[in-house]
Order: sequence, then structure tokens, then C-alpha cells
Amino acid sequence: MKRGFEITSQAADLGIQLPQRATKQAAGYDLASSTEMVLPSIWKQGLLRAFKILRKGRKLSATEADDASQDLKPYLVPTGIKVYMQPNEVLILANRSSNPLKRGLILPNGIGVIDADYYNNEKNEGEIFVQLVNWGIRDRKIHKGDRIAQGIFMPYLLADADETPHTTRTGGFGSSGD
Ligand SMILES: O=c1ccn([C@H]2C[C@H](O)[C@@H](COP(=O)(O)OP(=O)(O)OP(=O)(O)O)O2)c(=O)[nH]1
Ligand SMILES: [Mg+2]
Repeated sequence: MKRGFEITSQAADLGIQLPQRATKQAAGYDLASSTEMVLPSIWKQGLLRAFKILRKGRKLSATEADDASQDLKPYLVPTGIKVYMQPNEVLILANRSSNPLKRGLILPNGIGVIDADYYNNEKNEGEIFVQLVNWGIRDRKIHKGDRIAQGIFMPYLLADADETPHTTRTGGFGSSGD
């Protein structure tokens, strides 16, 4: 067992497929959404918020002002997939080039880094999530099974003065602190 994908126990009954490459020399394993969800247009969300404020025609209360100034966050699309690999390897998540062109979808983190020690972590079993922002004008529906990103296995190198930490990964998305 060198490297590969597994379905998470939560997604075991969803009938999802393991990621595959689309052509003989494709570098990326296509990852699909494990659920149906709507990704609201980021423009629309921002404008709706602005309209709401304007329509009020009065000074906002402190809580309203606080709500209105909250950042619009990217959506985390679940895949129901976890990945195992060698300790010196990483899975790089990259967007599909057709996503921005055809669907207005971008990966706000540029690329996703899936660490080898994310596998089977205590918080979410190592489920891969794809961060997506819909920067199109219209809301976008994602269907279960839609391919949303691709994962590329890579070896990584250590620096001379590397002091490998002994800490165990407990989750993702900021689990190691700010
Ligand atoms: O697009 C992504 C990016 C990351 N991850 C998971 C796998 C990765 O191993 C973990 C941590 O990612 P990263 O180190 O890039 O984020 P961080 O903000 O530094 O979080 P942490 O403190 O948990 O390392 O989150 C995803 O599922 N999807
Ligand atoms: Mg990190």
C-alpha cells in the first residue's frame, strides 16, 4: 500500500467512486463532490448585503454593522474521500482549468496541500474538502459526482536545519494554530 484513496466511513453508503485520472497521461486524480449543494455567487452575496443596508435607510445597530462587515467565506465542498501516501509525499489539490471558464469557480487558496498526516485524523478522518468561491454572477449548483478539482501526488524535500516536530495532526484548516 504505497498511496491511494479511500472512501470515508461517513460516506460509505453514498455510492461514491474513488478518484480516477481522465486520460492515460493525466497527472491529476479527479475529485468529485459527495453532495449536492448551491454555491452562491460572491458578487450577489455582497450586493444583497449592500442593498439590505441601503434599504434600511438608517444607521445600523452595532450587531447589524458587525454582521454586514463579516467577510464572505469560501465554501468547503466535501468529497467523502481520504488519501494515504508515503511520509515524504503530499497531494496537491489544483483547480480544473475548465472551472473558472465554464462555471466561475476558483480555488481561493490557490492550491490545496493535503498532508500525509491528515489521513485518519481524529477530527474528520482525513476527508478532503475543496475550497471553492463562485465568482460568477449566477449561483451555481454542484451535483453529487461533479468533478470539482484534481489531486496530484508529489514528493517533497526537507531543509538542512529541519527539526521535524513530534506533534500529531488533529485536523485541518488551521488546526495547528493561527
Ligand atoms: O484545500 C484543502 C487544503 C487543506 N485541506 C486539509 C488537508 C491538509 O493536510 C489540512 C491542513 O491544510 P494546510 O496546512 O494547508 O492549512 P492550515 O491552515 O495550515 O491548517 P493546519 O493548521 O491544520 O495545518 O487541511 C483540505 O482538505 N483541503
Ligand atoms: Mg498547515
